[in-house]
Amino acid sequence: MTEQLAVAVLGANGRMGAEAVKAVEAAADLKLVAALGRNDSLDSLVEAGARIVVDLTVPESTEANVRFAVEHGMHAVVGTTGWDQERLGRLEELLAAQPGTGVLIAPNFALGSVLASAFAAKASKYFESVEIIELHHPDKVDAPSGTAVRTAQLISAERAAAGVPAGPDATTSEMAGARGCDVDGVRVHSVRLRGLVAHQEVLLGGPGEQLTFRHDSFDRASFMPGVLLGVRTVGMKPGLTLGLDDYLDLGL
Ligand SMILES: NC(=O)C1=CN([C@@H]2O[C@H](COP(=O)(O)OP(=O)(O)OC[C@H]3O[C@@H](n4cnc5c(N)ncnc54)[C@H](OP(=O)(O)O)[C@@H]3O)[C@@H](O)[C@H]2O)C=CC1
Ligand SMILES: O=C(O)C1=N[C@H](C(=O)O)C[C@H](O)C1
Repeated sequence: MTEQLAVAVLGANGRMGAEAVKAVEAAADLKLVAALGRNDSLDSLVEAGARIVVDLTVPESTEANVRFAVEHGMHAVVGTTGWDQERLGRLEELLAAQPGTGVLIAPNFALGSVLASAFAAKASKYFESVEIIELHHPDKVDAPSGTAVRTAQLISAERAAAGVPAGPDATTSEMAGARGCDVDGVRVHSVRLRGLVAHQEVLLGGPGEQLTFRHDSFDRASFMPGVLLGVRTVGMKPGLTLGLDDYLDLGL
């Protein structure tokens, strides 16, 4: 039997972290060597011999966690939100000094979500209007969701490359927030509702028609195949990878 990959989970007591701990424990090719919560020292990652660190914590702590992992030669698979351009820039600098080390930052590990965002981005250049509605459980601390931000960025890049102008919008009088927030020129609306897990709709509108890409995560089990794919692949992809798209054969 080939050697098991030594994996650590950060945020192990959280909603996602607890699910990831179970998924790693159930995988024959992986060995869970550490499961850390907020008050545990990162030094135990070194003591445990972790090769891959899975970060499912909070936006305030994720950068320091990943920095520690990379500085100690560990690869990182990151699901935590909050990675703005400034943080990504600092991480790229760090990775340049650590050749061979890989970091995957995946705003969404659900394969259906990755596909829906990629397909919506591709289709968006054929429509005048595009807006995103993301819907989540009310315990979520950040808005808009990382997935919505990433989807808006993909859409914006695709439309810019095709020379598509901004969508029509005659609004001249607005109660604050009524039109959502603007992410790279795409309006994003955030719903927080008890009973939901993680859901997103991309609405594309043209004269007389609408195309909707909707994805629903009904259970956090939906994220685990992507987490495991990340864990198994990140060591073979040095540098920074943004989004699980690069680990899939989307053919787009
Ligand atoms: N990429 C994806 O597919 C997905 C990403 N997410 C993202 O993952 C993150 C976690 O989500 P979720 O599990 O719902 O959130 P939770 O609040 O349930 O879990 C976060 C956990 O991180 C712990 N924590 C905080 N700081 C640290 C630290 N420094 N070291 C270790 N653990 C720490 C918290 O501890 P304590 O309880 O003590 O505060 C908590 O248990 C969010 O950013 C969310 O948006 C969520 C779902 C899917
Ligand atoms: O907090 C969550 O729950 C989720 N967070 C991620 C995000 O912000 O996009 C991924 C998924 O939507 C669930």
